[in-house]
Amino acid sequence: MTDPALRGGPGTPHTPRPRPAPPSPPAPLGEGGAELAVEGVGFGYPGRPVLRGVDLRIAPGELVALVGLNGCGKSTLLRLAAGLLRPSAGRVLLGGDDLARLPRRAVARRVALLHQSAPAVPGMTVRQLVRQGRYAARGPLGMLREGDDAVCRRAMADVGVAGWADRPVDSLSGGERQRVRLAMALAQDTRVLLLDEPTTYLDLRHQLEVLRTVVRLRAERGLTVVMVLHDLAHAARFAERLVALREGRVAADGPPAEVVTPGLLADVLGVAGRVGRDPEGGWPVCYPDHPITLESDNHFH
Ligand SMILES: Nc1ncnc2c1ncn2[C@@H]1O[C@H](COP(=O)(O)OP(=O)(O)OP(=O)(O)O)[C@@H](O)[C@H]1O
Repeated sequence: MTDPALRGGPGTPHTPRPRPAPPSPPAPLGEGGAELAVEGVGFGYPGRPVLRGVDLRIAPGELVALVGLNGCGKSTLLRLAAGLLRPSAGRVLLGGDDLARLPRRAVARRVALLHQSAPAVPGMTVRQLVRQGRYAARGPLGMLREGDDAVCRRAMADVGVAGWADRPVDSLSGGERQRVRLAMALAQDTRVLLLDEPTTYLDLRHQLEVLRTVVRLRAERGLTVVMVLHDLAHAARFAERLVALREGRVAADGPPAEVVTPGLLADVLGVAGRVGRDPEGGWPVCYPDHPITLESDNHFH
């Protein structure tokens, strides 16, 4: 039987509307109102070109899923958007401001990145780790300001980890730790949230909880969210826009209902399969069949 939470139809007790209407947009930002703009961005690690001519304009309050094969450049793109890497070509704009010209702390007050993985400092408690999310907001002496504790408590409550505040992070399971790291990103209290595989390590129930939390926070607080997801079913259901990368370029960009096609599965994700529609929610549902060889497989590493 299908889990009612997955069906998401009207009338089921645990099914908030899958894609709430976008919140009313905050004050216009930058050129064309984009909250985050990636313009002609190229980037490579030494001896390894990764991104080429990437253009993306993300409006305030948008919820975007970024998909693509392992190694196609998704995490690299998020790191560039968070100002942790500098593009070798093009530029990244945050609310119209070139990231290259903003001090690190100013960027961290405006954009938070949930990394794919980060080692826990031995003995550090959940509360201490989440407080690290406030580093950019701290005063000149590095002291937490009034209100910082409330922001941290709210972030922990948002992802249901408040009860573990005094537990050492290294005593938590992988999935529990993932939610704590999400709380740390939320504690930055930024308008833009970049989530690199936020559902990694989580069981299905917690995957749905986290994704619903993201949808809710975006609706309540007008957050702009870009999240890397490997689960195309979740990407198609929870995001209103799907961006697919192939070999460091944008291969598809649009509403899931338009973008998720057998062609996308084959050309971008290397899987032969069919695409249907959820009978109740209407979002695309994939039926992957078998992996296929891509042209790029010939020159894979
Ligand atoms: N620090 C680094 N130094 C050198 N090469 C790197 C570094 N980080 C990533 N790469 C390489 O850059 C390419 C893109 O990596 P990236 O992590 O952006 O991919 P991804 O799409 O996020 O992959 P995945 O789905 O596996 O997380 C890969 O070929 C990877 O091996």
